[in-house]
Amino acid sequence: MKTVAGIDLGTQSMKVVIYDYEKKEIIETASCPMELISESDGTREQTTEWFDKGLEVCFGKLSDENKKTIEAIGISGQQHGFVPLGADGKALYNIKLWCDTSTVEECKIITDAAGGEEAVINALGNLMLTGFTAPKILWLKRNKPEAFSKLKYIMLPHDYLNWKLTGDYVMEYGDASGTALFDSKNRKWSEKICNIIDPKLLGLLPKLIEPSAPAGKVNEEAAKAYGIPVGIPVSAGGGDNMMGAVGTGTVVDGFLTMSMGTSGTLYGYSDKPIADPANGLSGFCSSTGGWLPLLCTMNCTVATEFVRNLFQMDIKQLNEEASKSPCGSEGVLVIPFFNGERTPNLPNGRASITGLTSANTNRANITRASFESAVFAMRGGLDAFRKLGFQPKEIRLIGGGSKSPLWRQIAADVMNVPIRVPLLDEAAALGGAIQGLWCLKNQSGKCDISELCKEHIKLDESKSANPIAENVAIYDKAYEEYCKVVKTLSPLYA
Ligand SMILES: Nc1ncnc2c1ncn2[C@@H]1O[C@H](COP(=O)(O)OP(=O)(O)O)[C@@H](O)[C@H]1O
Ligand SMILES: O=P(O)(O)OC[C@H](O)CO
Repeated sequence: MKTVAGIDLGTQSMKVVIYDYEKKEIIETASCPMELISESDGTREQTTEWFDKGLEVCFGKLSDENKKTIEAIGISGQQHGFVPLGADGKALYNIKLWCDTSTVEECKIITDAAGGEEAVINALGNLMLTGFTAPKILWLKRNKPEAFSKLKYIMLPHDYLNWKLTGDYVMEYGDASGTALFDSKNRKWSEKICNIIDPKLLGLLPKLIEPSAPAGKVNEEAAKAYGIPVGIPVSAGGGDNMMGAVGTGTVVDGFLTMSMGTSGTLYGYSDKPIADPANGLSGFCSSTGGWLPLLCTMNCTVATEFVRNLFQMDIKQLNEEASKSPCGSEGVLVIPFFNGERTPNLPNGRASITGLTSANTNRANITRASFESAVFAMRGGLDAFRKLGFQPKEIRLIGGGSKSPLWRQIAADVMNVPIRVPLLDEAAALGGAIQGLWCLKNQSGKCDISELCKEHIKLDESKSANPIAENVAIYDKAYEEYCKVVKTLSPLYA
């Protein structure tokens, strides 16, 4: 048996898959839930201890027999989170996550010092958003000066796991492009932005490596702790969206990937740097050598989970309840900014339920509206992709939400594009495994990632959903209404 392993550190859990690359099957998976520190000022944090425990629990659950066969590992992780380590390798503070909105002031300070939003876009290809890493670093400097003075390593969540396995301090272009310290167009750190935060910052940043290169090799300590072979390569890895692109085959132009997890994301591959930050498309790099324009909302399954908890339903009941309501939820709309929002940029945003009348106010309509709104929130990205010249023939859907047949149909109808679901679950972890395989194969000759994806990514046709004209028309109107409400509410939260 010949295998590679992929790790995905999501917001809600860490997952590990062992992939038999000859049989093209995932032979074993393990997961460990992640806790979240959540405060009313927008703080969303986790700790390195929870990441350490995740590795121990996941590898502890996998069988020794399978672990022995692993030839390479690739790691995917939630983007943007700031892991601040001191010289002793210990965390100096909690990890502020991608969904932390407590850094509004720091974003303003950096943007003003850079010369305004246009100047920031010129330097980075992106706006300075609360979710990104740069304002989190300035936050540490302003709020925890002692910790900041000891700062030695600046890592993203997946870099931290790379480092746990190899002891090497490196970063690849995909995740680096989400730090807001990185000039995506020219693929290098932005001296201008780094120096605004602190003159010592550039000197602390890790070495950038190519995505086909290894981050390092599993060292003896990790091999012993997790029961995995010593010396096997750990590939560069990447942000979970970058690795989701690998795990769905979005490494060439022609289709988009949409992820419905805690966040909602929509992204496509490009071999040249393109972005449209004004319309929500960040200019990120892919973890395969190109670029990955990407829209991210902070409230996807956050919206359905809120409604599920409100009405005390399990996932099955949530889907059953939503199915009782017709397409368009009889005019009920959920504006899903429960955690504040990043697209549109409303870190202090709040959610609302609107369109209620005495005739349509019921559980089923509110439940279905939460499914619909999470997709409305991403539809603007599709229009922006089309303006950039993308002609997506299909959307490959991943994330926990893609398990729901109802949500898949809603996605097809709201986007008016066929929805296809990969055969193998856990696209980001699988993407890690495939990038690991790419790295392994590159050791004995040149290997093309798009060929590898073609060979390993298959679709589950039984989960396809095609747009239904009648529903598309209903959603076109509902989406117009959604945009009107968002536009009306936005000034309240600015
Ligand atoms: N059948 C389903 N219907 C609706 N939502 C689902 C279904 N299955 C899973 N989910 C949602 O998916 C979420 C997990 O998604 P996942 O992509 O694993 O999250 P993350 O990567 O952000 O940790 C769950 O919290 C749940 O809300
Ligand atoms: O936890 P997820 O899977 O929603 O991922 C968070 C993303 O990386 C945000 O860009």
